[in-house]
Amino acid sequence: MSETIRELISEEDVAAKVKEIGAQITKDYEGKAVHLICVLKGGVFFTCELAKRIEVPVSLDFMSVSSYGDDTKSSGVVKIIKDLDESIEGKDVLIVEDIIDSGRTLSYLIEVLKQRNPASIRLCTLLDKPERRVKDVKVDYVCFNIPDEFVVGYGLDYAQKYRNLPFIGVVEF
Ligand SMILES: O=P(O)(O)OC[C@H]1O[C@H](OP(=O)(O)OP(=O)(O)O)[C@H](O)[C@@H]1O
Ligand code: HPA
Repeated sequence: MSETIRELISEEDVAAKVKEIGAQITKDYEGKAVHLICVLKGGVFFTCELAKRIEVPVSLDFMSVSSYGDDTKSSGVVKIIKDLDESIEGKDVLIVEDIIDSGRTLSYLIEVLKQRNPASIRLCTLLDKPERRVKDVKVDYVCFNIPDEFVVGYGLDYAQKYRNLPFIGVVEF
């Protein structure tokens, strides 16, 4: 069975919103440096675009956490596939994600990172599906709230496909 993709958020709308959120982050971190933690793989496209829109000093690190595998449903078990390269002690950390769905991945990640004594820790996501939440997560920056549909593009995949779409689309099976 093959799926089709229906556009939900255009490339232009994503670009405009990323610029706006970047400007907000620049304002909020004035006089500081921000340490972006990109959550692989999905967060990579958003992190690159967002970093270019932040005008305070930015450093970057990457972490890979997986709970979905190739499925459209979370397994409920979060695994660290790749840990950070550097210590975050004393840093102003901003986690950058592509999507918050059940909240399981991020609530786990935030707990793990808090124990490493950053100066602060905030969360920025491209997409949020608030209706699907099973674990509470405080989200500081959200580009778009979306309905409960499985989405792809701009880093998000279905069975590792469609990450390279420049827009956000809904998978129709
Ligand atoms: O709020 P949740 O229900 O936990 O879902 C959100 C997580 O699911 C996706 O990751 P995935 O495990 O698919 O890995 P990927 O980014 O490598 O595709 C996404 O990038 C988030 O990390
Ligand atoms: O809607 C989604 N699409 C892709 N990956 C995801 N991980 C959680 N929700 C989603």
